[in-house]
Amino acid sequence: MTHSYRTAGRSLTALHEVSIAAARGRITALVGPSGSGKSTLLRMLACLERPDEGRVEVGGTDVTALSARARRAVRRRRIGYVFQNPVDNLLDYLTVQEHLELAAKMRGSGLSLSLLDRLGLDDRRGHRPRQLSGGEQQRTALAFAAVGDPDAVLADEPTAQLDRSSAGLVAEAFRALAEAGQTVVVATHDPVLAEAADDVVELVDGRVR
Ligand SMILES: Nc1ncnc2c1ncn2[C@@H]1O[C@H](COP(=O)(O)OP(=O)(O)OP(=O)(O)O)[C@@H](O)[C@H]1O
Repeated sequence: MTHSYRTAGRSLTALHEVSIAAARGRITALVGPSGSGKSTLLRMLACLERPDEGRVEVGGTDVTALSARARRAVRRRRIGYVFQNPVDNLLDYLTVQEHLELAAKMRGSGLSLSLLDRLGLDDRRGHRPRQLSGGEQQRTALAFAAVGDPDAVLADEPTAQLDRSSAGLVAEAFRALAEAGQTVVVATHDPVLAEAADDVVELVDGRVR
């Protein structure tokens, strides 16, 4: 896909004919210098934006050909997205378990709490975000993104606000999701996450190196 941003009458090509495939059961890391296009690519994959040219397929469906409304439905039901800042991912007034219940309802799926065990959050299910550490919040965000078996879990710099040991736990959490069959794509500067990935895609100036 190719995508440009137009600001103040100038055009900047953020992605040049980028082609990637992220497979089920694997962690794909998007790495590269600041401004290389990682977040732009992730937002395209998450159906948050539509590329100027090219297409994005989610589980075999060409989502770029869908109406805005149908694309929103794909995003809600089939994509889990994790923002960089742990608090941006969670609602203050919901407990960990209530987050999972909400996500399952949104995706029209049954609720499985086994994810909490896999992510080391089983004894935190009654806690609200403010009662959790940053690492626990980010693992809750992963659970929120992954419950209901979406086609993919995408995360933009999910360990940027965390210390090394919390980042390690988040990397382990991604591994648990991949082992459970999820497609995981993560944009990151963090060597802990890049090392945990099965596939690494390096972007430089909006192109795959
Ligand atoms: N909404 C936007 N409007 C205009 N330009 C944008 C917009 N979003 C990104 N860009 C530009 O597109 C290019 C790619 O940005 P992007 O955020 O995808 O890079 P990145 O690799 O994720 O960077 P970082 O590691 O710093 O987060 C940059 O030059 C950026 O300034």
